[in-house]
Amino acid sequence: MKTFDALFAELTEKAETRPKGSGTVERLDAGVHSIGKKLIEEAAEAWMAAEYESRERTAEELSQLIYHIQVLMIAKGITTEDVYRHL
Ligand SMILES: N=c1c2ncn([C@@H]3O[C@H](COP(=O)(O)OP(=O)(O)OP(=O)(O)O)[C@@H](O)[C@H]3O)c2ncn1[C@@H]1O[C@H](COP(=O)(O)O)[C@@H](O)[C@H]1O
Repeated sequence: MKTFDALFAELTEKAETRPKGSGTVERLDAGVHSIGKKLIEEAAEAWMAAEYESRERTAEELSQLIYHIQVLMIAKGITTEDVYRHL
């Protein structure tokens, strides 16, 4: 099972190697404004799933939110340590 740190390492590598067909590379190229909008969209979907759908659907939406949080972190050069320092 993939963890937060494993996904972050995978996305960081994608950002560096820029493989063809990577959705992450595409999202990074679209820029912070676009990534931010997607993050908000996923946050809203997670909220709506929590209100009206199952725990499983909510977990799925939360996983997508985590993905987009990580894309924003990479776009801004923010490491997990930078974030964890504030927890
Ligand atoms: N975990 C994720 C992940 N979660 C969410 N998403 C993206 O976020 C979208 C969220 O779903 P939506 O329901 O909003 O889909 P949508 O409305 O079609 O969204 P758009 O594609 O139009 O923005 C998905 O379609 C994916 O494009 C993800 N994209 C990639 N990953 C993982 O990231 C890694 C790198 O992926 P690539 O860069 O594509 O190789 C792989 O391990 C992937 O499994």
